[in-house]
Amino acid sequence: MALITLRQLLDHAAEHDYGVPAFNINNMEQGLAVMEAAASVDAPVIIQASRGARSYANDIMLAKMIEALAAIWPDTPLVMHLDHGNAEATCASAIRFGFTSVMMDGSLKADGKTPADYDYNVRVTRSVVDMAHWVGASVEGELGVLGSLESGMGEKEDGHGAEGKLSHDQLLTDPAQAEDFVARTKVDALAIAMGTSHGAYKFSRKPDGAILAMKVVEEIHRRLPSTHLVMHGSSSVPQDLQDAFNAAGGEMPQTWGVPVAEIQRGIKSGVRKINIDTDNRIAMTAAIRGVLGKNKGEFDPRKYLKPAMEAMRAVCRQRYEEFGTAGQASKIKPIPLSEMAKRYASGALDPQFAGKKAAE
Ligand SMILES: O=C(CO)COP(=O)(O)O
Ligand SMILES: O=C[C@H](O)COP(=O)(O)O
Ligand SMILES: [Zn+2]
Ligand SMILES: [Zn+2]
Repeated sequence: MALITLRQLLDHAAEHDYGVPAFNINNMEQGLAVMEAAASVDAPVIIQASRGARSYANDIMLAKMIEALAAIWPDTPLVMHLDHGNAEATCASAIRFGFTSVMMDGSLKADGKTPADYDYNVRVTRSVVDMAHWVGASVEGELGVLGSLESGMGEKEDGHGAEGKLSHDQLLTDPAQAEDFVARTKVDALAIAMGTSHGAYKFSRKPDGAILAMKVVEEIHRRLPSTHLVMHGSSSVPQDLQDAFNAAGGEMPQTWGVPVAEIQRGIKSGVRKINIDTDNRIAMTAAIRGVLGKNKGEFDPRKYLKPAMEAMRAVCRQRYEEFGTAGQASKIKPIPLSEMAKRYASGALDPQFAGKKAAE
């Protein structure tokens, strides 16, 4: 059984200069695809479930599934993470169901749509950190609101995301405020806003620094060199997946995602967790369309779900290789949550600050 915490995994990733893709799952097929891909390249795993995934699959089903995945692959360190928790209670119930890590997304209010003020964000995030650390679980916070620097629009596409127009200030995490936020909340990982958004339609052209602000990542890393940064909305939406989707009868207008080279640049600047859902959705759906389009008489779900799993496995495996995650699993010795709880209580895992460290 190798269920570990996000904090342990990202500390290891920072020490060895790699990034870890966090893949969203909603069902068994996606869970198997992630684990098979990881095991084939010796990569540790972050599986995450959104609130939508929890209501789709049921918490008990998800909990048992994770237990099963950990039992099938005992040598693969596995983090089970809540994606975009909207409130303290959502995070608490995830931990009760065996999640080893939660995201408290206090950049938005509990409705998941209204941008929240800074004090609210600090307050709810700190309260989840206290609760989670008592039992050794990890917490990701978010500062800044995800949305497009091209249109200024928030991104309500997936049910979670700001509604309406946002200012440039809201769309880019303020590096000085990030320092204050980490000090006050003690989060284990910090999601930042720099022009990415969820879903397939992130950019209307290949992104440059004006619409994908990697400079913000670099500045935050300069101020907070020990903080693990998280990039949301980081599907690459590669051209070959768009082409495969359209060739199979889908209709996806030309779009651009976050280029892998930019993510690799981020990994050099403290990005340790990279959230990916859309690429896998497109890959699976293209495969399903391909089978059903060719054989209109097919009605055995395994005939299209197997190719869908293969397509997702290929995406996951490629990201493990591109982000340097491959080859790292066997180097990790799982630390139980009870031990993590002791380390938090002792202050050993408190945030470190560049200036302070030098002064001590
Ligand atoms: O950020 C994500 C989940 O939190 C997923 O992002 P994508 O939509 O780019 O895959
Ligand atoms: O937050 C975005 C992830 O892609 C999850 O999406 P979801 O809320 O539709 O499950
Ligand atoms: Zn958010
Ligand atoms: Zn996200």
